[in-house]
Amino acid sequence: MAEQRSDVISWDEFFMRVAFAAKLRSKDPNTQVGACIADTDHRILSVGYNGTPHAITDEAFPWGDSDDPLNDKHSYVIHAEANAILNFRGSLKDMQGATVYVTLFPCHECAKLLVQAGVGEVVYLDDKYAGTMDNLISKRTLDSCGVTYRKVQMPHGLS
Ligand SMILES: O=c1ccn([C@H]2C[C@H](O)[C@@H](COP(=O)(O)O)O2)c(=O)[nH]1
Ligand SMILES: [Zn+2]
Repeated sequence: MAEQRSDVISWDEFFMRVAFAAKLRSKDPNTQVGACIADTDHRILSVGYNGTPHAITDEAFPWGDSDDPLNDKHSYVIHAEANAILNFRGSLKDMQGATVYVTLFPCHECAKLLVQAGVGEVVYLDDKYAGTMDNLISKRTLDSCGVTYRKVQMPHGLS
């Protein structure tokens, strides 16, 4: 009888790899973010990454930081989590209690969107803005709304 495989990746690893693949599509030179939303039956509901509104071309887009909001990328980028919610083609009731896998801890604006979309859990890879005001607001929002969050374990790595 064939031996059973012992190195099968977990659901957490699988969905985080999907989120990681999504972030590879991002044109942001500084921070690429991917998000994958999976339901409680381990089905992928949607995927997104941080990018421009569809009619704005990469060439026309200011991909840098600037004190001038007109020339600052943050004024224009749609966040990975927002794109994942917008890309979802099903009914929002199917997203109740879903888990979002994100390569970067969600900002406070995304935290609000995820709560309102019904997501019940956030699993993140990196929390590089931990301790910033935005990050504290995000965590307070999630805590207040009963959305749990945890850092993913990737025993097989990401390659
Ligand atoms: O919740 C989040 C927070 C940020 N992003 C995106 C938005 C930007 O494209 C980058 C952040 O750029 P920095 O140069 O690190 O400020 O990440 C997101 O998709 N989701
Ligand atoms: Zn965000």
